Amino acid sequence: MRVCVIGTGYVGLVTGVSLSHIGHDVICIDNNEEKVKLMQSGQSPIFEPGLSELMQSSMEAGRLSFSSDLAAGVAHGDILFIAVGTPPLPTGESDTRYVEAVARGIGEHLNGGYKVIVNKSTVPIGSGDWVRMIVMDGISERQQVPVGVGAPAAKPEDPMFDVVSNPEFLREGSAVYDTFNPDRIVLGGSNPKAIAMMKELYEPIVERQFAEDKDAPQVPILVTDLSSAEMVKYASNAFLATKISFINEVANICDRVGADVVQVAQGIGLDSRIGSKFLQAGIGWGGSCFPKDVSALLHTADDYGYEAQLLRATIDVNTRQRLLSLEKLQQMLKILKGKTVGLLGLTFKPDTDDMRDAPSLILIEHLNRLGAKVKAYDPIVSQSGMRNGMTGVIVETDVERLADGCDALVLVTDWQQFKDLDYGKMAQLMTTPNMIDGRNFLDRKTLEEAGFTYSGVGH
Ligand SMILES: NC(=O)C1=CN([C@@H]2O[C@H](COP(=O)(O)OP(=O)(O)OC[C@H]3O[C@@H](n4cnc5c(N)ncnc54)[C@H](O)[C@@H]3O)[C@@H](O)[C@H]2O)C=CC1
Ligand SMILES: O=C(O)[C@H]1O[C@H](OP(=O)(O)OP(=O)(O)OC[C@H]2O[C@@H](n3ccc(=O)[nH]c3=O)[C@H](O)[C@@H]2O)[C@H](O)[C@@H](O)[C@@H]1O
Repeated sequence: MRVCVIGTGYVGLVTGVSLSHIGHDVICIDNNEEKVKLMQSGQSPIFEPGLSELMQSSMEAGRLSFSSDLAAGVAHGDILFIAVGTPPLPTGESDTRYVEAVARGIGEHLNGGYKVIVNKSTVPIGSGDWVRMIVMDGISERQQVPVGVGAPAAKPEDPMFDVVSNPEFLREGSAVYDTFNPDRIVLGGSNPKAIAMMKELYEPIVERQFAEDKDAPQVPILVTDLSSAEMVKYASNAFLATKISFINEVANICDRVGADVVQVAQGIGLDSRIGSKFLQAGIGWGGSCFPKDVSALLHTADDYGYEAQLLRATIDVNTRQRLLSLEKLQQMLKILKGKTVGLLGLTFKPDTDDMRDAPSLILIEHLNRLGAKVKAYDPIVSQSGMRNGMTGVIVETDVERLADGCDALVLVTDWQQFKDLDYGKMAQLMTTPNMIDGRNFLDRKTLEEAGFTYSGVGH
């Protein structure tokens, strides 16, 4: 099928690349010219395992191209994905201006046959209908006639387009895997023609043709109304964030009573009604989506006069959790002024270069405020131009330089390679070998044998 994906952030690029990989003819549009040039040269603007290889092979096969020409994209695609960002406004609500600009642009260029416009971006409940209206506005602006006065799209029995909500559930760092091995595909919309086209688009994925386990049962497709599909996305992220806040709360109680949250999480996770995933206690959740999506859902509830107390608690527990390592540093080192703290990891999770709302940022800010010197090593940030963009922290190029002269290390991101560092050597280079393991990721015994004083999170 002919597909156009508008917006090439994590979601747009992964969607475009994966749809071309399964045989569709895809054009990806972005209004950032520099990014488009980079992608046209075969380079991925983001670090995501496996993505560059798929991108290059699809380009070579002539099934994937990049452009900043929205008109060309709209003309090309029978299915048009909106995958631009919906960042948070200071109020917590979602900033939908990029979605609006794209929807208007689609309307202005819509011509020819029937199209399905897909909301892939995470958008506030009700946005499907709103996007439909904006597209109609765009059409009427181009035709310079008010919608409903002779505009072809106004005839409900013969629509020029339909809007479908198709929320994205991929995780950064495993985005390619998640796309080919999804737990479900959610399609919100009312026109069976649009839903049928979406089902055809995803058929190879539903049939597990590109899955790790090709014999796994078909991927379930859930068809809902527009608003329910939009709510599925927010509710999923809010549930996962709540699950983490819950285990973090349990970890803090474990710390006080002398229980071990890692064993506790194992014990509760074995209950199939609870499940073992997303029970890793630590220094809080971050990233480009959990914080903004939980806040946006809270804001939506508030708009409708409902006080979402559990969502509020989920955020509050996380805000406090992000400062846990600071409290632990104060307990260990007492006065932080003049001390040197080294951070192992900067990104909000491993296998990504994404720094959006990373717990490290808030820690750096507070350590600076308290007069500590902050150094960091991150496998991606340290090796890229990103290191020059960081403020309030000296980004070292290797772990030994990081350890040198530190009064304590804090493991912020559970990068796999941090498992097997030469901790004995690092301890010798430190002023005082203290380790706060913010992800309960390291082996206490190994660290203690290496000379460290070790402190986990409820562990
Ligand atoms: N990052 C993630 O892991 C996930 C994100 N989402 C949702 O997907 C959406 C996109 O997120 P990201 O990919 O992280 O976004 P992003 O912020 O990384 O990228 C957005 C892209 O859209 C482009 N763009 C903005 N306005 C445009 C316009 N008028 N025309 C063409 N391109 C335009 C930007 O240049 C940028 O390349 C958001 O709503 C997010 O909540 C959903 C699931 C996972
Ligand atoms: O809407 C989105 O953008 C995406 O948000 C999350 O994906 P992502 O933010 O990439 O990363 P996660 O693996 O969910 O981790 C989020 C944060 O929670 C933390 N986390 C995760 C799991 C856990 O057990 N404990 C924990 O503290 C991570 O360290 C990280 O800071 C969801 O998992 C995806 O399904 C969703 O599509």
